[in-house]
Amino acid sequence: MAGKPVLHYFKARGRMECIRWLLAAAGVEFEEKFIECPEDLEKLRKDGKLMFDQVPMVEIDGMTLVQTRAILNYIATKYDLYGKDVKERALIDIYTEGILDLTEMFIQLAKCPPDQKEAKISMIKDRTKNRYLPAFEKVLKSHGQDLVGNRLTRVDIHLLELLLYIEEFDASLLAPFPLLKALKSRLSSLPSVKKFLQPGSQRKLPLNAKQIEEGKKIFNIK
Ligand SMILES: N[C@@H](CCC(=O)N[C@@H](CS)C(=O)NCC(=O)O)C(=O)O
Repeated sequence: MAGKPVLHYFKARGRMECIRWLLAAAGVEFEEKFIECPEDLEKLRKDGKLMFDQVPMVEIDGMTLVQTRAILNYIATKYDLYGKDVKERALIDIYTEGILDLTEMFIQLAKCPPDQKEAKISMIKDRTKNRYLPAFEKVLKSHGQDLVGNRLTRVDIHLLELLLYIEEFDASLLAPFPLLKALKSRLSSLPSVKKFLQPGSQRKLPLNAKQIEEGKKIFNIK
């Protein structure tokens, strides 16, 4: 029997967190090997495991996977969270890309120089309130409780993760979106998700400036 997937990343959310979320929601146990110093990174490089010299990297089913989207696609396909046909998959891809675009803005906020922070925060609030959340509320209004098809898919999980980040950032942003709030409560009570939401799970704290500085030092990025 194949062992647990092994996730290689910093001890931080960053680009690995959506992968942790998807595995956890699918009920898959995983191990983590944190890159905590340049030597940890060097070892992975020497073993030829970082194709583009970047992480996230996941060892799963005898393969070494890199590129966040490729890793998510593999996990979603393997655990049947990627829709029932090519049309559902197209919708899932569209919604996923929108979610990843907004998630990336939160990642970039943590990297933002202090003098640009205020402008970035106001841009994120504007995009959240006026672009992304209305779009997903509209999907739920016209479609029903799951975003695509009539069962759970990866995109429900990606959206839940994003809604929790938004709530952490400014809970008032969620107020005008009752269907999204209902989705958040419903998914949060799924047993696998509930377990991941508990303190002490492999879920990570928000990315902060210190973690980014440490990551840059490890990669020797100026
Ligand atoms: N397109 C890649 C981007 C990965 C990426 O930029 N990873 C960062 C850490 S979050 C990294 O490894 N940076 C070091 C570098 O690019 O040299 C993905 O989605 O996985």
